[in-house]
Amino acid sequence: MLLQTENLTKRFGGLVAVESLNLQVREGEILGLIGPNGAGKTTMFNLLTGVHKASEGSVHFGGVDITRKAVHEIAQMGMARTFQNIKLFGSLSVEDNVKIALYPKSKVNMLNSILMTRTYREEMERIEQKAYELLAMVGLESKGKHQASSLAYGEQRYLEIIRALATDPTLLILDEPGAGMNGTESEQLVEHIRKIRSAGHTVLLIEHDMSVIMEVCERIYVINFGKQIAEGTPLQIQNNTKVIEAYLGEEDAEDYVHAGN
Ligand SMILES: Nc1ncnc2c1ncn2[C@@H]1O[C@H](COP(=O)(O)OP(=O)(O)OP(=O)(O)O)[C@@H](O)[C@H]1O
Repeated sequence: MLLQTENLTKRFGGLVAVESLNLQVREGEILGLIGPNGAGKTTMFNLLTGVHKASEGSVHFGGVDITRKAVHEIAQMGMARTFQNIKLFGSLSVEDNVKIALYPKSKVNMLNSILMTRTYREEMERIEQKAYELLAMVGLESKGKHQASSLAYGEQRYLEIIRALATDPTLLILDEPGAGMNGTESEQLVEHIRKIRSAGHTVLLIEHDMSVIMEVCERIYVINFGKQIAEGTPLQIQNNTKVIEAYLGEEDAEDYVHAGN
């Protein structure tokens, strides 16, 4: 198991935002975490990535207990995330946005860069090549020299994903990657997520756009009021009455089921 939470709980004063959640992420899968507004999804992500500290329970990543680890320690262990709000360097080029994310893993040091040694030049070439390989995963390789802020909204979101991927994470956590995308952009998003998994990354995503979730996820957890109410394949989740109730409200759910859906 790549990631595992046990009885993970987060309280904010009297409010239990996440209650005894047991989430398991298998290596190589595309897993979705869904739930109505205020269900606790973002809190859960913040617990996994170390932004919030758990009130109770534990998180293990790659077999290591990360419950009390700091955000940067967890990131160094191979967990990367994107945010609901786009966080790019808008005035820099698309290519530079990716390169900046690649530098921390590079072998160049100050002396090499001042002396412009061969090691430095080779490393710069390697970084450039890697940046374009990553951009090609989301179809942005022809826009490397464009200013990041000039990209269409969906493309900016893809670029953000690529920046997270530049750290070569074992687990990539996507926080509403489809937010604000149009139909074509979300369809492409599904393709991009598949490519990312094929490149060897495990993907966990929170998403409001059900078409994206149902299309791309192999397994889905549904939470409501901080608790798990279902877990299963997209088909199982679509037919689960507890899930339908949570999203539609109980009376509407009965109508929905009676209507033969
Ligand atoms: N820092 C905080 N302090 C107090 N309460 C919080 C805090 N963060 C979240 N909450 C509360 O915890 C509950 C879960 O919120 P959370 O943002 O995790 O839900 P969500 O499923 O991500 O919702 P959405 O889909 O609307 O983003 C909500 O009732 C929210 O008001």
